[in-house]
Amino acid sequence: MQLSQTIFIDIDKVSVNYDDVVAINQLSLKIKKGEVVSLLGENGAGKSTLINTILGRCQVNTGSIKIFGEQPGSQAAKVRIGTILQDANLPDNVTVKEQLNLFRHYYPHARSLEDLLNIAMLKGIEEKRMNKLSGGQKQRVFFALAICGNPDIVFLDEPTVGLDTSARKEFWQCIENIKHQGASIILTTHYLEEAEALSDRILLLNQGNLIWQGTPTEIKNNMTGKKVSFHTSAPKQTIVAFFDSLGSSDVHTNDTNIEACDINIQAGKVECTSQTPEVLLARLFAQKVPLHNLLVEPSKFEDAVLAMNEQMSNKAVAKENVA
Ligand SMILES: Nc1ncnc2c1ncn2[C@@H]1O[C@H](COP(=O)(O)OP(=O)(O)OP(=O)(O)O)[C@@H](O)[C@H]1O
Repeated sequence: MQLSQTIFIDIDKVSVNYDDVVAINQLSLKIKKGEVVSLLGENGAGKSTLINTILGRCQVNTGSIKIFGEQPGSQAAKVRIGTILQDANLPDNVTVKEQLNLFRHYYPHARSLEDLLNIAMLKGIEEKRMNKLSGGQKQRVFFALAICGNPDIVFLDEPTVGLDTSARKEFWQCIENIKHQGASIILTTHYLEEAEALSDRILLLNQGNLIWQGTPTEIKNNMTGKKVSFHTSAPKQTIVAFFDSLGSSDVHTNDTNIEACDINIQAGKVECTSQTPEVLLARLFAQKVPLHNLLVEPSKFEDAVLAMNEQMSNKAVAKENVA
């Protein structure tokens, strides 16, 4: 689907500090109408702070944010936003339909019940009481409540935590459904496959910095090379010597494992990324390195994200050492 050019969120050189912790550092970003954006990053990267700042719950120290051209937290912005209520307690003995109808009355332009049941995939369970729902069904009710007022942007903060695979996939379908209706979605998640499956754009945060943004495919393409893995009965010193002979000077050893940026040797399993896997394999065979369970695979989205995060963390450590 062609994305609209309308900018819903405009963030310009925003920094947010908690005392001496820089949670968001000079971050600039625009989010368009109808776009599904995932915020990825390790714990403490700044995802929640960024969302809270857009919602007007956190004050910026420098820079500016506009949401629909309005101030974050203003009534004009709030009425166009939907969020899943975290830890919301809904009454147990109320049916799904009753709960949705109750919320619909809060909004001047609420979605119809039929619409909510369809988008949130609740058809057939609308007469069930809340305490009879599975975890996945409950989360879809929360989603329906978040979109009840027909919001233009829906914020979903780790919405599928604790759901099993099939419940998670059903929730993904709900996100697709609302996307098709033209809403923007801002998702934080630690499930990389979720970000890959749903997002138009991924934003990678690291220590408050936006270190990368692009489509899931662009992230994968950013990481060239193939992933090679195999098991070996050779002693780890032999494997280290082998990679050293290839010119991989950054192989380190300790008692438990041997690791480098793109080489990992642990419990007889070797994993690395190679630009020229054919050459690597030819050398392994020529040196008669015993190996089994050999796999050569394209780099995965998950590997690419982890590698980018690792690169940034290594750079930060190098900078600290120089300072
Ligand atoms: N209320 C607070 N007071 C002080 N420091 C805070 C506060 N909230 C967050 N921080 C710090 O700001 C940084 C960013 O935290 P934030 O919660 O935004 O990260 P996150 O990416 O959402 O992490 P997680 O994935 O664990 O939720 C971290 O260093 C965190 O310790």
